[in-house]
Amino acid sequence: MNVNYELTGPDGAPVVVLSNSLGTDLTLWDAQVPALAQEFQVLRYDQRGHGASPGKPGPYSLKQLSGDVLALLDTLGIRKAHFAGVSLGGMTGMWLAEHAPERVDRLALICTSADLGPASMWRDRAALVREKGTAAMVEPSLPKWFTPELAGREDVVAKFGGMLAAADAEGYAGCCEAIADMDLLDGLGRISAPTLVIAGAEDPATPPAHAEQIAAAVACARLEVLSPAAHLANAEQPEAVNRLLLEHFTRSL
Ligand SMILES: O=C(O)CCC(=O)CC(=O)O
Repeated sequence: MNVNYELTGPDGAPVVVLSNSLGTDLTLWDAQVPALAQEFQVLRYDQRGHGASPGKPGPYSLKQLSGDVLALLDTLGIRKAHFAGVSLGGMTGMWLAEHAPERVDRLALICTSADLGPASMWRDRAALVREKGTAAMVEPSLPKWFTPELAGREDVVAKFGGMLAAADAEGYAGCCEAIADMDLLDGLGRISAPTLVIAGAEDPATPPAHAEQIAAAVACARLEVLSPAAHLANAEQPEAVNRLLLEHFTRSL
């Protein structure tokens, strides 16, 4: 499946792939690209059914979402890259680091989880969105994505609410089903990529306990908890996240 992407930064520099969360698109990373592109080629893409990537009838699996990334890397002739993902993007990153370790250099997992049940909640949400569209998710999502000060700000509502309302209903639902069926916990111990795990202290969707669980199970992991930050911590705390990502992707081991 061909996904929409954007590649920014100096030719020949190491590549950092940026993977978006459920209901967002590649512009989720607007505050990261200028900082990362000083040192890296930044490859951001839209998860299927999000932004300008076409949706296909769901359900999807993390294997399929990860296959989209591998196909993109193959198309661009990129053998190995650093990878950063928010939530669903982080789940995609964990799947890749376990199953295609030769393609993942260092991993950064932002506000994500290896076990985000109950599955029935994700299936119910998929059904709701197939019936009512993604616009029905805007009101319940924004207070999870941002702490109260930001969640009500006009520009934030316009950008992130607009992104979510524009997501393809089938694409969003298919991604919900990928989360419902995900099976990442047992594989965490097989991840060998040096891993930075970032949590938002005020994230109600993937609270810091989920990040602690990942950091405890991955052999070479480091945990950072940011505050104030909810689920889209990279958008709420861009300077802190940029500093952590640059440090993680450049430090010598
Ligand atoms: O909308 C939510 O409840 C959070 C969604 C989630 O955790 C998956 C994602 O943001 O990619």
